[in-house]
Amino acid sequence: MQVFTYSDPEFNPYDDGSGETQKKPEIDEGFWVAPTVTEPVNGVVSLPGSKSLTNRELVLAALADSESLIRLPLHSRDSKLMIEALRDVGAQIDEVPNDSAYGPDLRVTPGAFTGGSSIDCGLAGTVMRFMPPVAALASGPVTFDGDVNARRRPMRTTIESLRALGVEVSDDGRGTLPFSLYGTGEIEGGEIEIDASASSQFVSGLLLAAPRFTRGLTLRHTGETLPSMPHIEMTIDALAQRGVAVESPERGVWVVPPSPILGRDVTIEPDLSNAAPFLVAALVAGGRVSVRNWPTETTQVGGDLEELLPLWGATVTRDGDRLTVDGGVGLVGGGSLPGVDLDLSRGGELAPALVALAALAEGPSTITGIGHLRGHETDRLKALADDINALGGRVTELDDGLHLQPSPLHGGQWRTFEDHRMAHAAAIIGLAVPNVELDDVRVVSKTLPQFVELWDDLLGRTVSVSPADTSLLGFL
Ligand SMILES: O=C(O)C1=C[C@@H](OP(=O)(O)O)[C@@H](O)[C@H](O)C1
Ligand SMILES: C=C(OP(=O)(O)O)C(=O)O
Repeated sequence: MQVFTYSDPEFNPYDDGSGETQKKPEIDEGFWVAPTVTEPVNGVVSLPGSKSLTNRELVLAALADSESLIRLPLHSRDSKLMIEALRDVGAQIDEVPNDSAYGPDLRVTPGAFTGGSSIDCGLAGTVMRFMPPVAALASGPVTFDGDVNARRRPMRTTIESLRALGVEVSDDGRGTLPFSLYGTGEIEGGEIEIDASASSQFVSGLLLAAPRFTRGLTLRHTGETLPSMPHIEMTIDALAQRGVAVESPERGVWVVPPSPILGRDVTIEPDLSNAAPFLVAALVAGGRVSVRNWPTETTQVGGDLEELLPLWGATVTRDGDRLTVDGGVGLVGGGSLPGVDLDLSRGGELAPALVALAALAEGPSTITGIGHLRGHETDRLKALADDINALGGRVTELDDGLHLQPSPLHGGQWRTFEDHRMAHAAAIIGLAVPNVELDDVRVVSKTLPQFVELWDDLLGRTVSVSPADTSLLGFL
């Protein structure tokens, strides 16, 4: 079988920077057969920090007027790329020891932004869309590039919005990475229009840097659709916590005043989108799965899982800081999953895990509002349809989503296409379908390097967490 190698050979997903060696799952060149279960699962999972919150706080801390401490940040490929990018333009970022099993806190000391650097975006949408407006504030040129798959992700709106703000950008006209920009040390700002229908990150990237524009920014979205609204609300909330009051006088318009961005001591919530495969496991295997430190209120779209999973029959409860999904007997225990009709435009990030669930359902499902997933880590609509169909599924691509007809699945090869959430989807299907073979599970290092260990522990396959690390996982 063909093995896709991880695109950044320097990056070790099992080195969280804490200096402590973490246990490495038995993965040979990334090949992994997703474990199948015969018994219900019963587990409590502690997840590392949110990618979206970590990378927003890193950017805002670098733009702030004083030092920030970011507690319990995510340590993964995407956050590492953001840290390196911010260091490249002049921020100082130091590790501060803590007692987390998932790596140190981060102290960010803002510095004068200088150019002359070249930023590796990897495959991180947050780096490729948040960093250019930041780098445009530097005095000097900055170039941007990334993985092979990153060079097909939409970037035209970032490039054109910077030009509209008076920043010189040179590119090859394809509207993708690579490109270079030439900052003069300041951006005047004012009013611009953009089409953010391909990604909410175009809006977030501009809003994050806009308080530092001389006149602030009035941003108007002109496209017909706008995906991932909760991620824009997360950006506005993160700015508010740092003293910047963004107003939205009408839907699709945001006004950011010129304003200092305050330094802050902030604790990052666990990544609730990465909670999806673990919580979904209760519906497939049966049993109960809890996630620790679930926030009472959140801007993360993973918070929607509380309302979404009952559509498949789950009972979701909160007990203190835990959110628990009870899947009853589960599919494996003789139950069944209903088909659903779902508009997921708010939470495209949740789509791969929920499509995996829909692929196991006894009724047809239609999941829409996710056409922009074609510009994610891979064309996720095609990847999900192709992979599920290769296992015997009957998935049809729609313009803005997927239609799934019920069909018995069998084992076979599953290509991950460098996409962490394709690995999560395969793991979910593999719970009920023996011999789902992933070409490269190491793609999980993008946002959750410990995925395989946590998955194995939840299923009771291995006890790979040492007694000192009991914060990682406990059984009910
Ligand atoms: O701003 C963010 O942190 C994100 C926004 C969303 O992007 P899109 O709007 O491109 O889907 C989401 O899918 C991505 O995983 C993270
Ligand atoms: C789309 C995603 O990531 P990115 O931040 O690279 O856009 C994702 O994590 O599902």
